Amino acid sequence: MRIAVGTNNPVKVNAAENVFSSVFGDVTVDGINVPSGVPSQPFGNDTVKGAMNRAKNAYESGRYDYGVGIEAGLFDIEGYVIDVQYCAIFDGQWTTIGCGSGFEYPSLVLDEVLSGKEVGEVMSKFTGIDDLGKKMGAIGYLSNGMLDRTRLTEQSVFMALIPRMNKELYKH
Ligand SMILES: O=c1[nH]c(=O)c2ncn([C@@H]3O[C@H](COP(=O)(O)OP(=O)(O)OP(=O)(O)O)[C@@H](O)[C@H]3O)c2[nH]1
Repeated sequence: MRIAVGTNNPVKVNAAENVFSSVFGDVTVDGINVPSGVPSQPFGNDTVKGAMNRAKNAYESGRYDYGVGIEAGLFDIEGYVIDVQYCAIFDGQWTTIGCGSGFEYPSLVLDEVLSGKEVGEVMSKFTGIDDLGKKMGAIGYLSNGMLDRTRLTEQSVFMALIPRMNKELYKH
């Protein structure tokens, strides 16, 4: 089974590889940089659109069974701003989606992000760790390593596979 993940971020590629291989067995996974069609720091529904665009663009980039798109974005819920990672999986006809757990950024980080900066950029400045989003992630830093971004991303990929593990129960 051949899978294209629409990103160059090794955290997302590894997360997709871990989940697809544990569900389907032998898989070949390529990370391919494709356009998301949404701003680099998406808010709300743009996050889901970005994941879906990446999944379709990744699928169309070669001879793949599945295209996977993963996008992290911020959601305003009852005055709380929550970071959630969405995953979309496209097989040429059917798109399934899922998301991981959500968490809050520190107020200082959030203020800069709401004024137009990207989470990765602000968190790298705040922690002194370059490319944090490609390593343990903000969540790894904030959870003292108890949950890293690979595990967080795996949750979203796994949730997007749930309908595919129960195909007969879903309209597609
Ligand atoms: O949900 C998250 N959990 C984390 O632990 C985390 N650590 C950093 N970030 C940042 O969130 C922004 C959007 O992420 P994102 O998925 O749109 O882009 P990305 O730059 O990480 O990858 P890509 O665009 O190369 O695929 C980027 O500024 C990331 O750096 C995280 N997001």
